[in-house]
Amino acid sequence: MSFTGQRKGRLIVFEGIDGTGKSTHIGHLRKYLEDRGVEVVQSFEPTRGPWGRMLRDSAVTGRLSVREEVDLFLKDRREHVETLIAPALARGAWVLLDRYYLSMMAYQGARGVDPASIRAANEEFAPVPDAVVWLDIPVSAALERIGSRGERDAFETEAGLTACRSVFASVHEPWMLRVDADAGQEEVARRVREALREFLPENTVE
Ligand SMILES: Nc1ncnc2c1ncn2[C@@H]1O[C@H](COP(=O)(O)OP(=O)(O)O)[C@@H](O)[C@H]1O
Ligand SMILES: Cc1cn([C@H]2C[C@H](O)[C@@H](COP(=O)(O)OP(=O)(O)O)O2)c(=O)[nH]c1=O
Repeated sequence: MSFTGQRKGRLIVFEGIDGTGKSTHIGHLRKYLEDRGVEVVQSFEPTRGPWGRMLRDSAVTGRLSVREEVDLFLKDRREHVETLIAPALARGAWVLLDRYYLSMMAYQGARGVDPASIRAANEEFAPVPDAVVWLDIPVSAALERIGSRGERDAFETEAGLTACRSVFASVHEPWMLRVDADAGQEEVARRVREALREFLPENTVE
């Protein structure tokens, strides 16, 4: 998989259903890169901007209609691209995202919106990732981890997460890197670095 080259920075996205370890492993990769002198900008979606906050609130107060979710996630992502992602990439930073438009394909796709049309709408303004690390574990294992983390929210139903996982599995692109995340944290962190080997500073994967 050759790196595009036109871009000074790198856009690395972590995806997967809730509880698969995205936040955990973004942290491991960020430290790994910063220890090697790489400028890292870490962010997540939905953001803490006005649209993102409305979406986060709905996870607790009850989900919005799928049209409202599509509208708000697109607004949140446009603002995120304009104010954070594009400037950081132009500066040559590595942007590590905890979720991006692949989650929209999965979660709003699970509610009946065609994932291909979601992808097309996003790629009109959102840069295609250089790599997506898809952390994959069985839904049952994810639900166990979510359970140990606290209350499930409105996005975290077994049927919904199963449908989401199948959308992630349907994305066949060279930059879509499936990582079996059903192992200990250190082993999963190594698998993530192995999957990103072609991007990481030369010969630095232990
Ligand atoms: N490899 C792992 N094995 C067991 N538990 C893990 C692993 N990675 C993360 N966890 C735990 O699972 C829970 C969800 O991790 P988190 O990084 O918040 O997932 P996500 O951001 O994908 O929802 C947390 O309690 C975390 O400590
Ligand atoms: C980015 C994105 C997230 N989501 C969902 C997935 C999550 O269940 C929910 C909240 O994101 P999440 O990463 O779970 O936030 P937190 O870790 O703080 O709970 O938003 C969508 O439905 N569409 C999207 O485009």
